[in-house]
Amino acid sequence: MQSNGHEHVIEVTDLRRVYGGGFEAVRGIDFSVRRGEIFALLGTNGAGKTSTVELLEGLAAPAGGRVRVLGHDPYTERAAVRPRTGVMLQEGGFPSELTVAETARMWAGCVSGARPPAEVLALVGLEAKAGVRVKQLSGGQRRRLDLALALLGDPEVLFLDEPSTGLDAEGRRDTWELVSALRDGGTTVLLTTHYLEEAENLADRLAIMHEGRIAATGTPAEVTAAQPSRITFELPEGYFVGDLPPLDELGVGDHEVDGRLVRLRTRDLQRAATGLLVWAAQAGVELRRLDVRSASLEEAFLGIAKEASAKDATAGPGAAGRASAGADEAMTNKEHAA
Ligand SMILES: Nc1ncnc2c1ncn2[C@@H]1O[C@H](COP(=O)(O)OP(=O)(O)OP(=O)(O)O)[C@@H](O)[C@H]1O
Repeated sequence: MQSNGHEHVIEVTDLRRVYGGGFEAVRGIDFSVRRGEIFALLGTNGAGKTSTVELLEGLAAPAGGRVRVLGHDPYTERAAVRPRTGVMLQEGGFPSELTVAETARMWAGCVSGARPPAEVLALVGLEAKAGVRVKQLSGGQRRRLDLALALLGDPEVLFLDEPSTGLDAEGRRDTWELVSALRDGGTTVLLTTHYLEEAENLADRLAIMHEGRIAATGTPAEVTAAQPSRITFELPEGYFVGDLPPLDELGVGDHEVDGRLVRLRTRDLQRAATGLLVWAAQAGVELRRLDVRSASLEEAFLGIAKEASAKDATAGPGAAGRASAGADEAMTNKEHAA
């Protein structure tokens, strides 16, 4: 569990998940999460994020590979892992006739050493809704109730499946603050998200999944640094691209010309920008609409998804078809809650 001085509380090795019918949703992934960090699993729709998180939560047995949470197998050693983890599923499935406070009390009854329900409701900003029936809550308020219930056992490891889906901008910010505060208090958080901004703001490290595999992993800065930066500008009147310094000498990988607008892509932003600006200064011309920027996580994400699809297409139907044998049987959310 120790590597480079870090304690890994989640370790995933060559993990596979296959559904009934032979569909391989998770195709051999590896990652680890250190104690006290927020790790985000990002991915396109159907990439395999939820399928992976469910294996970490011990809701199903892997078709292959290995998962360890706090040093235990979460499926076969559920009793050792479950009391130390908190789980916020995508669909909570609460009885809708109960009030918020009744729901929290009922849930607390299932958790050994639960925190006072009022305390967790206050943490997620639902104290004013304690007497309201669950069916009268908005979608965002239900997500907050989901989170409150996941916090009842004061977990060491928190699994959050799309924690801010359905929240408005303010609710999302509040959730980020709360999750950051939990991390600062020592909780390890693994979350899935569609929101790149969420991963950029919150995650210490992340993995981008695509069609059952991890296409990129690292800190948000490492993942974006691996993608080319962009320089855009308008060619000065009377100049052509051929008048610029040789683009390969500027470290420009490729370029596009759209009317007078030029877009350069480079993995060496400083060299390209300096070369271009020195050229403009020496030529005595102004580069209108000049825009110099590093790749955002969104660009990295789109680039990685595109690259991964292209690789699958060239690898042929065997690679793209995600069928295999040995399907698992996952517990339903209700079984999990019991
Ligand atoms: N019970 C199931 N039986 C068969 N296939 C399933 C089952 N659950 C999920 N899948 C398939 O497995 C793949 C991965 O699904 P999963 O829900 O893990 O993706 P995800 O990355 O969480 O997607 P999203 O972002 O849309 O929630 C999808 O193609 C999905 O259709």
